[in-house]
Amino acid sequence: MRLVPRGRGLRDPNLRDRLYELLEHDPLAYSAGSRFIQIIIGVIVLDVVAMTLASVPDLDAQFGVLFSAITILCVIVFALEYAARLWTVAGHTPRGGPALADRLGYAFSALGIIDLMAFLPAAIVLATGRHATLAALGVLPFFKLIRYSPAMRSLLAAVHAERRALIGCIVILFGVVLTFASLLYAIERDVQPDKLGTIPQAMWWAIVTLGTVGYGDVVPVTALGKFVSVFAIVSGFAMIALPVAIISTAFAEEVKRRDFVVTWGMLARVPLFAHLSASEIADIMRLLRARTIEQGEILVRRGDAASSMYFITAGEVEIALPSQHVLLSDGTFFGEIALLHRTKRSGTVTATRKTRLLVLDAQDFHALIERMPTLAAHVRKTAEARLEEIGDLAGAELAQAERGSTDT
Ligand SMILES: Nc1ncnc2c1ncn2[C@@H]1O[C@@H]2COP(=O)(O)O[C@H]2[C@H]1O
Repeated sequence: MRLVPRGRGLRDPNLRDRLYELLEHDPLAYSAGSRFIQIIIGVIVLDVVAMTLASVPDLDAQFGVLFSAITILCVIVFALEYAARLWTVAGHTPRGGPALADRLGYAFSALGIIDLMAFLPAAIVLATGRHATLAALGVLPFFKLIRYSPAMRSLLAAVHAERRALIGCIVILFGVVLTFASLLYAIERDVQPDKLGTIPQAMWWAIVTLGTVGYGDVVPVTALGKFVSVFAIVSGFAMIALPVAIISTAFAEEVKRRDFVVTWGMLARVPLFAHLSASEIADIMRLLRARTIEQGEILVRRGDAASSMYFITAGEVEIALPSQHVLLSDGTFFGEIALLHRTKRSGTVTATRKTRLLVLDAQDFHALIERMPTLAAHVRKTAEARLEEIGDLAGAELAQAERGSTDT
């Protein structure tokens, strides 16, 4: 498998940039970058599974050598990946400072620390021979998935965005714990001196009760103590609901924002929209929805009724016309002819590889060309040129189809 695009090996002056693209670029499924991500995710899963199973004495006795071999392999892969990231990051940060600053910036970033922690502790443990400690480190490589999981990144971004509110929740929780702990301490310290004889002891009861866990290891025995506990339990619901509501709202917002950014990024790749103002782009964005089709998937069949047009933001499709086959790739659009002329589809469109599209429904298409004459003119001009290319025979078939559709 070729991971780095063809160049001149280590002497290739662009190797660093190419490698950076491979490591950092958000790739499509057919690209080398995506194969790299799949390999790294596979290595992470293998490492976490091996380290976790190594904690089971029976399995460790049987497969200990295999677990160690997997761990060594994973440490090597993660170390090489870390070194590659450290090397390639120079010149690729918005700061544009010296290479050392870029490298230090990565090394001290959250993702840089996670990348380092994924292999360094395991390497030290392997070197010092304290094999049993390895299992406890199994969770560290797992955090590398944050880089590849948009959901995990969104959750962290949500927690980060709401950190002040969440700190507020913790302060309130601490106050409530202290209040109930002091109350129960005051009520039951003489009755249960071994369990509630100090405020820290009572705080354990308060935390377990407010957390609605209720282990039952410390329970009030006096009527007043039980009365206070009822309030503690009810307050516990609010204590849990508050941060859950804050995080879930922020998470939903973050996902919405990410979708917006993704669609915006996709839109920017379509030259047709390049001249539009920000408000027009925002207007169009509301109408477009992202869709990914797999290699070989047929999106549109010749002769079918049309319900949408499509913009290719990444990938490639093949249009099978009666007289020829046409390939369309990033930045182009298709499916406009049937919408404009209210006919059946003039060709069959198949993805030649995994392709990202923006879909515009027929109703919105008509509304849009009414509102944006320049855009409409461009789409019409392209459609006319394509119709000319399709030729007389296909044109006649299309007209026939058009008549057929109006007859029905
Ligand atoms: N010659 C061509 N070159 C590029 N695209 C074409 C050509 N002919 C047709 N198409 C596209 O293929 C699409 C098939 O569905 P539609 O007829 O709706 O719209 C068509 C055009 O967008």
